[in-house]
Order: sequence, then C-alpha cells, then structure tokens
Amino acid sequence: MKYLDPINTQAWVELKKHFEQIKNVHIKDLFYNDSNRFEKFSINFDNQLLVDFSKNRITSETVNKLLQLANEMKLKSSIQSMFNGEKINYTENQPVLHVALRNQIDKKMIVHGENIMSCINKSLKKMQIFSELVINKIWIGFSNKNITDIVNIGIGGSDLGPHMVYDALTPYRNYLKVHYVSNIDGSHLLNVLKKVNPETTLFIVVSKTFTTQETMINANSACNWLLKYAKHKKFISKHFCAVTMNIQKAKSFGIDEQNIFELWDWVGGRYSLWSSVGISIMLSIGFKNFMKLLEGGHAMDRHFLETDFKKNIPVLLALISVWYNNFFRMETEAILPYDQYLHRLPEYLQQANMESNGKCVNRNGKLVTWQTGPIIWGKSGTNGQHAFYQLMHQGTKIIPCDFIAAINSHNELDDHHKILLSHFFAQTKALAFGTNSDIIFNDFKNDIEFKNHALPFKVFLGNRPTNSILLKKVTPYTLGLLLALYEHKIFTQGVIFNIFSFDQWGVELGKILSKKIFVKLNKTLNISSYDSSTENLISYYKQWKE
Ligand SMILES: O=P(O)(O)OC[C@H]1O[C@H](O)[C@H](O)[C@@H](O)[C@@H]1O
Repeated sequence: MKYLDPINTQAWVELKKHFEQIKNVHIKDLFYNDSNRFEKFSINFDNQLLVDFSKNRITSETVNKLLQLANEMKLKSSIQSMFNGEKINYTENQPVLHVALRNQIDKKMIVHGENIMSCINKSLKKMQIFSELVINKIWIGFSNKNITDIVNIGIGGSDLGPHMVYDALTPYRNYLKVHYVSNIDGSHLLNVLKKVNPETTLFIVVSKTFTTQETMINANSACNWLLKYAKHKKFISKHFCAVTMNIQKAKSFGIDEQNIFELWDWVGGRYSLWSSVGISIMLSIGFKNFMKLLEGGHAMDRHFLETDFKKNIPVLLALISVWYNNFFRMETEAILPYDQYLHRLPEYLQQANMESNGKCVNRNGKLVTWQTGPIIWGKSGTNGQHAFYQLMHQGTKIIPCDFIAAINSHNELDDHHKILLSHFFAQTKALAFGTNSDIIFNDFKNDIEFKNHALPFKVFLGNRPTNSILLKKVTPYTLGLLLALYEHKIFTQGVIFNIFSFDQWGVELGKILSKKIFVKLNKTLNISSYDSSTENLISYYKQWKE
C-alpha cells in the first residue's frame, strides 16, 4: 500500500495559495471584521473544558481547507484503524491501543484474536488490591512497619507521565509520598535515598522492556541499598514491585511474580500512564480517582472518534499546528500552563509529541520534503513571563502557544488566582493584538525625545497566535480529558505528516554508541577509532579524572 503525501493533496496546493493571501492579515483585523469570531472558533466540551482557538491566524476558509487536507489524508479511517486495533505501529508490527486502557464501556477490543478488555480489567483489579493494601497500611516492610514512601524508578514514558499526573493531582493525594528517580546520574537516586527510610519505602521498577540501562542500574543500586538494612534477600518481595512486559527479566531481578504488574506491547511507553505504569498515581490518589482520570480520557476518546471534524478539538488543534509548522514555517510550540500543579506538562508533552512525530521518513520509507513534528517547550505561567516572553512579544520568531489554566483553583489564597488568570488573559490579548504607536505616542505626547527615539522599542506588533484552554477545575476527570486531547492531537498530526508516530528508532544509535564508549572509558590504552572531537573528549575524561 502506498500512502499519500500531504504535499500531493489538492488541499495542500490550495492551502499554499491561501497562505499567500492571508499571511500578512493581522489577528486584530480578523476580530474587527467578525463579531462572532469567538463563537466560530471556540468549543465548550461539556462545561468542563473550553478551547478558544479564535486568536489564531486563520479564517473559516483556512479551517475548511485544513479539514479538506484531513479528509484527503484519510484521517477518519486512520482513527478507526487505531480504535479497531489494527497494526498501525507498522515498524514494530503492533497495534496502538492506549485507548483500550480507558475503554470504560468495556467495548470488545480484539488483539491477536483475544478480547484484551479482560486483561485490562484484571490488571486494574490487581492494581486496586495492591494499592489499597499499601494505602490502608496492611502492606508492611521488613521490620513490620507500614509504607510511607514510594520510589518510582523509570525513565521516559515510565516516568514523565506518572510524575506529571502526581504533581497535577496534588490536592487528591493521600499521606503516601512518591519520589521519582529517572536519571542515571547517581545524584538523582542518592538524593532520594537520603530522604527515605528503608523500613518504610517501597520501590516500583517501571520499565516496559526491563532492559533500559538507566532504570536497571538505578534499580540495582536501590536494591543494594535496601539489602544493607534488610540484610536478607527474602525481604526484596516486601519492598520491590515491577511494572513490565518482560515478566522473566523482572523475576530474574528478584521481584516476586505476585508483585509484577503486567504491561502489553500494544501500549507505547509515552502513552502508558493509563496502564499499570500509573501505579504510583493510583497509590497516591486512590483507585476511584484513578478511574476518574481514565473516565476523562475515555470521554475525549469518544469525542475524537465520534465528533465531526469541524467541531473535533484534537483534530482542529492538530490542523492549526500543521498550518503554522508547514506554511508559516514556525518551528516551535510553547505549552504554558497557568497552574503550578501542571508545571510538568510541557516536559511530558515534549516526549509525547517529539518522540512521536520527530521523524523525517514517510510511511512509504522515503525522506519527507515537508515539516513534521514541531519543537515543544514551555514553562508554567507566570514564571515564563519573567524569562522568555520578551522574545515571544517582540522577537523575530513567532511562537504559537497553548495557554492552559483552571477557572477554579484548589488553593484560593487571597487574590492570587484572580491575578494569575488576569495575566493569562492579558498575555494572550497582548500577543494577538499588540499595541500600535498611536496609543504609546498619546501616552507620551509631550516627550519629544521619546517620540524621536524610544517609540519603536515600545511597540508590540502583535499577530502572535495562541490557543486558550480553560478547565473548570483541575480534577482527575478534566486532567484525563486534557491529556487524551493532546494524545489525539499528536496522532492527527502524524497522519497528516504521513509518518509513523508510534515508534522511536531515533533513540537507539546513542544507546549503542554509549556502550562502546563506556568500554573505552575504562581502558588505559588509547586506541583511536573515533573522530578527533570524540577521541579528545575521551582523552580529557581520562586526564582529568581524579
Ligand atoms: O519503559 P522502558 O522500556 O524502560 O522505556 C523507557 C523509555 O526509553 C526509551 O528510550 C524510549 O525512548 C521511551 O519511549 C521509553 O519510554
């Protein structure tokens, strides 16, 4: 089967022409010319989530042409293929079924002739029993004390999602403290071990493959640390659990089979927080809240699957992103949560999007000649305002942004939240509308020096696009909605780019080379086999190593 490239669609040709007509149109004029712009370009999802995409450099014509692109790229049937469990992760010969993990209506989902819903429900039950034993202080450590601290050892998808949700749902946490260790830098693990007591700490080794070097080394060191105190290997079962697809490896590590939570090859690491990879989330917010998170994810799945593309939030946001990325050649997108508890969202979405869509080969195995995944970055508001917003407002680069906030805070402290949101609304307005020299000039009309010299520096040109995403409140349910929204946005982008979004071969080369270089770092003999830069870096390592 030959997949169509986006540049070979009729819509692409038309979008190119349309771009030439619209590229200099200012957002402020789009608003002045259309008093219904907000109604046209915003979607209220069930009074829980509002997406306002009116402050974008788009018209109804742009949206129509982008929708035509989605249709020509057969987005509808691609979505159905994912939900039907077809092997859309072609290079790994796997289906992609994170949507099954939150399939709350228990609709049959068949993989290799089996209904995977029974495995999922069994796994959820096991997670529930386990988390309740720990939360209810029935699970005890080697000295018969109950557990107070959980250490999640994992990296990439086995860390970023759970860690982000753990922080995002801080108000729902119980007394258990979860620590996340990912980096192979020994400082990460040591800093956590300094804070916890071996008698009351439970380690969860989370690795889909159970071969990831960072995780295995950290898990080994954590185990040695525990055994220094517990003295006997039989106690590993009281302090170590695993989440993995590789049951054999986890068992050979010494983890009791009872303590192994299963994962499946049809769940991608960066889409896995909804599975047993999220056990640290369940331990901290309890089973019911975890189920609410899945419920939110499922509600967004249905919206994505069932809603006409004209009103389909992930589809529209993805298409707008393609518009900027490919026609305006804007290379990055900023994620700006105006919510302290959502501060890990940019980092989480960085992996979700960049590992999925950072590809330069299309589904036919040919190099692409169009732009694929954007660079994702960001920081929580208002901190970002005091760091990089200068460039966003007045720099030469234009950065489409997602502003995200909740209308109701979990911590109503004086006017803090009102002020926070006033910044959100002000920034999106300033970015879109800017301010013209007349207004500034009027403020300073008696100041001749200002008029002559300072004016250009004070002008904000505006026309900088943003999406505003408002949640009624950050709850497990609305967080589920938001995260699934982004997952489906990424999926849609991948279909339009005609790439495979669910593999990540690009992470392999560095891993292979690091193993070879590790051996060289240990050798006293210098055998040159690399380029002069790498050789000299290695030689400096050897000279300076104390
Ligand atoms: O869960 P693991 O098998 O340990 O994998 C952890 C991470 O490592 C890999 O390098 C991939 O790039 C990530 O997608 C994955 O989430």
